[in-house]
Amino acid sequence: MTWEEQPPQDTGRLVGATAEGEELAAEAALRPKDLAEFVGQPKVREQLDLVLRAARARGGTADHVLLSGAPGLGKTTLSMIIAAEMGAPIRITSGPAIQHAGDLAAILSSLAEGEVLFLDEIHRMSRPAEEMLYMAMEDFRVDVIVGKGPGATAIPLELPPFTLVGATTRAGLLPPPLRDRFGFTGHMEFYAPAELERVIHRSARLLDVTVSDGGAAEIAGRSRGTPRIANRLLRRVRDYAQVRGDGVVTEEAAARALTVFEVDDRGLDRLDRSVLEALLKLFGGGPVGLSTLAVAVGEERETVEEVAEPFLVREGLLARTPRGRVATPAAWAHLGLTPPPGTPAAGGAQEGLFES
Ligand SMILES: Nc1ncnc2c1ncn2[C@@H]1O[C@H](COP(=O)(O)OP(=O)(O)OP(=O)(O)O)[C@@H](O)[C@H]1O
Repeated sequence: MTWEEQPPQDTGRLVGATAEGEELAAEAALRPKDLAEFVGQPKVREQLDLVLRAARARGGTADHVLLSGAPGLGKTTLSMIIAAEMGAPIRITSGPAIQHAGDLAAILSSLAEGEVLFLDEIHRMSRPAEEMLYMAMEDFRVDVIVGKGPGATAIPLELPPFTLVGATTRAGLLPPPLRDRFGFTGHMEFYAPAELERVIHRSARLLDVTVSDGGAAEIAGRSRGTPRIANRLLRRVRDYAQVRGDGVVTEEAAARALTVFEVDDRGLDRLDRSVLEALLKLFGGGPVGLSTLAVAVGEERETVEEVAEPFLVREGLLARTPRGRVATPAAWAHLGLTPPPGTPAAGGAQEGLFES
């Protein structure tokens, strides 16, 4: 994907993985400040700890770091931790904000020595900027082009050593020359429920909310493996407990609150459930084409495909097959329905459909 193409947004959903506007301010208050406070991701944490300790011992700047993983898993937070651990300032920007090489040159030339430059959505940077970045990362130098046409000249500009932290949801989309210039790549995984419970307990302390272990587990189970969603659900459950209870987030309060907000016990919201319900109730579990399914739920094709389906596929509730979308046996079980005899989910006629 290039910087011109906008992916369909999932903002506005309680279980959406992206955040914007006021929520970002609420998130800032909950960010862990150092590696020790950062929950989960044991591999990335250990590897980064080594990279940063070694850089500190050498008295130099840390190697460039690439962080890949789904939105809301803590890439921005980790970049801030890298800066804090190195005792360096941080500058935050994103691929789509850098449309021209000149935009990047302006940022790079104003960096302080050792500064961390966080480039979110690095896969959406423009081509000319990307090429400028290659040289900046490798030689700490950029060529600034002055003038146009045959009279244009390249003026070399020395840069102070800096650490680039690039974040991407899709490491596979990065051109190999860019990927190869990172000294370290950390792959962020979805969080296990027990890790999310720790995130929730930590956030609850910071928000001054009392949460029982059962309450944390109830929220964690509905948070789709994502700390951002866990924190957002915690805030809504806190509201419920405050208005309809005694302010304490118990298991029961969390379950009731999230039923009110239409997030089910597996983290599916209204959109996810309507896609599944249409697939099961209108099309007998499929196979059905994406366009037909989208019309049936009154959504755009892209919304169904890119906003609802990834989580349903990840959860093993829906499969994309060459013949169309198919509900798995787990989808029938989740909605409390029985697959009609002879359907793929009942192990019938079209066996083998899930293997494609
Ligand atoms: N490991 C963690 N421990 C505690 N809180 C976390 C952790 N990871 C993320 N969070 C919290 O989740 C929220 C979102 O994290 P962050 O902004 O770092 O995600 P991101 O991966 O950069 O998302 P995006 O790709 O949308 O920029 C923040 O409030 C942050 O404090």
